[in-house]
Amino acid sequence: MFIDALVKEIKNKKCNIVVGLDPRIGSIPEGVKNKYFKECGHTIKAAAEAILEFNKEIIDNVYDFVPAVKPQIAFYEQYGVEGLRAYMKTCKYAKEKGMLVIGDIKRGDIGSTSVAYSNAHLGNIDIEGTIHETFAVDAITVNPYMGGDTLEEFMKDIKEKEKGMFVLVKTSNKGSGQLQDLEVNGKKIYEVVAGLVNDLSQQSIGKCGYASVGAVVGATYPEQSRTLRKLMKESYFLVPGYGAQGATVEDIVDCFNEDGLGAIINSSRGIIFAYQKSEKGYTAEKYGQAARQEALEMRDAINKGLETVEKCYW
Ligand SMILES: O=C(O)c1cc(=O)[nH]c(=O)n1[C@@H]1O[C@H](COP(=O)(O)O)[C@@H](O)[C@H]1O
Repeated sequence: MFIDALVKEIKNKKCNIVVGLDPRIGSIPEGVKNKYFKECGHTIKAAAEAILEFNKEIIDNVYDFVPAVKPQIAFYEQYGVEGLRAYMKTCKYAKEKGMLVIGDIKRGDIGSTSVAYSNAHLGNIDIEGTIHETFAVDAITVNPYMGGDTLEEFMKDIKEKEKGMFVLVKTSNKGSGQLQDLEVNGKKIYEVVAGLVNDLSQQSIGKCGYASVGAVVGATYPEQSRTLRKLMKESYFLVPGYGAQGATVEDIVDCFNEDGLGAIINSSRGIIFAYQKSEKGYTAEKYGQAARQEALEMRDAINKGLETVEKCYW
């Protein structure tokens, strides 16, 4: 099961972080970009090649201690087919290095369309009896706005292909309260969604006691995360918002259960573009090492924070 594999990696590596692979061409070091621009001009192909090389260097520098990566597909889709090829190759490379891959795709649609999304990102596609895998990552993010039936369509691949999904429950952005905090029959919308997630999680509990259906809970809303932790006891939380969006260790400790597990904390820009923090002595040439250092510091800070509240698993 996805969740057993994730928890095993987290325990083995003693690390609760996920590195977000959200490449922006403007922030990729000149040395990497210019190599491809010289070869192919300022083309989409050059940009996609540069992104792939950049991602591989980041993965090479973190795979030995970070359990998972989370590429956000929008950063690849904007480069069309070439970008999606870079996405696919990035996912494959991370898997070859033993990392779990959470495809941040935020999909969800009417049942039959969700099945197509699930085929693409979790399962496979059957062309008259010949089976092909396309993106086939370990887990995805999904949008619950269209209702519980749309989420259920992903369950077949979650069970049969041992995959996972993280449902958007309380997002990290400033406007997340505009809809998610509305009250219906005395419950916040995010609490209603938590109920849906909790129901689905009961169908996907692994040997580790956690479920392959998890929740996205923004690090920027610590108070709400405490409520949500109680509503979805077996769901793993994927927690974005640490670092670049301002959340700190204190904001995320309550996303964890008393057993020291239950959450994986994402940072994207804060790690992959760490080389830009010249005050820390990082350089563009050694952007991979800068990312490594920053990820190590994040890991240690979170472990220390969890120790302080007596929730460190190891
Ligand atoms: O699903 C997500 O990962 C997500 C949900 C959310 O509520 N907030 C959020 O920031 N994210 C994603 O998490 C990443 C955060 O990136 P940084 O702010 O650079 O660390 C981006 O890929 C976002 O798309």
